[in-house]
Amino acid sequence: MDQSKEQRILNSVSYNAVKGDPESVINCIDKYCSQYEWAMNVGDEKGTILDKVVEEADPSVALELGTYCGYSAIRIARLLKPNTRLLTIEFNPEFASIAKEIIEIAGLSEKVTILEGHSEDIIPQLKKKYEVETLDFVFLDHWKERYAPDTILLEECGLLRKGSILLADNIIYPGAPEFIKYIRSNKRFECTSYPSHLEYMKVEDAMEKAVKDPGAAAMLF
Ligand SMILES: O=C(NCCO)c1cc(-c2ccc(F)cc2)cc(O)c1O
Ligand SMILES: [Mg+2]
Repeated sequence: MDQSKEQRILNSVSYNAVKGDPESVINCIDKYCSQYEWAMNVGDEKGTILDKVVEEADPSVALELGTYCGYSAIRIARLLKPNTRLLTIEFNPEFASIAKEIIEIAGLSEKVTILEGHSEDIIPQLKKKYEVETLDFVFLDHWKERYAPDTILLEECGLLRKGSILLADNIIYPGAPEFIKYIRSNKRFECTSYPSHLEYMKVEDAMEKAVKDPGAAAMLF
């Protein structure tokens, strides 16, 4: 049977990347997806915005919704300090399996836990089953119509604290209008838009950062 695009991305990483070097895995995927086959990785332009927000968050526990091939998990995990971790949720079993191998090649398997299933099923398990108290950083990059309900679910499960930082991909393309409506009208969140472009394309896109109760966090220090 023909290989999938995601399997071909893994082949390219496995053949071209330097084992244990996250930067070389990132560069290999960006090269492959800009030169051969477009794929829905966050990419290097939006990836630089992701990097900056992760550094600002300096998370002990980070959550990603939408692993895909593991590209953004590697971007996030390579910036995490010792004894900190990234949990990433992926519903597609093939994507989860490919991501596991690519994250292994990057040498980041110790820092990244891939949770296979639907976000609405896994989020309520994070506290008890995955020993999460609260999440310092959440990257939303899964089904765009799940951004708003899953943000509400994170709140309902008590997983967000004062100062928790959310970052959402694809605010313009494919777009997440319900999420934008919800988060920008919610007084508990301070929102910032980061204009950019769709990965590997000249099409406009943007990322949205939302900080929970920022003032309260600031007053604590
Ligand atoms: O659906 C997406 N992610 C969740 C997957 O489970 C997604 C899609 C696209 C995209 C697709 C088709 C097109 F024509 C343009 C963009 C881009 C992205 O960055 C994405 O994250
Ligand atoms: Mg995306």
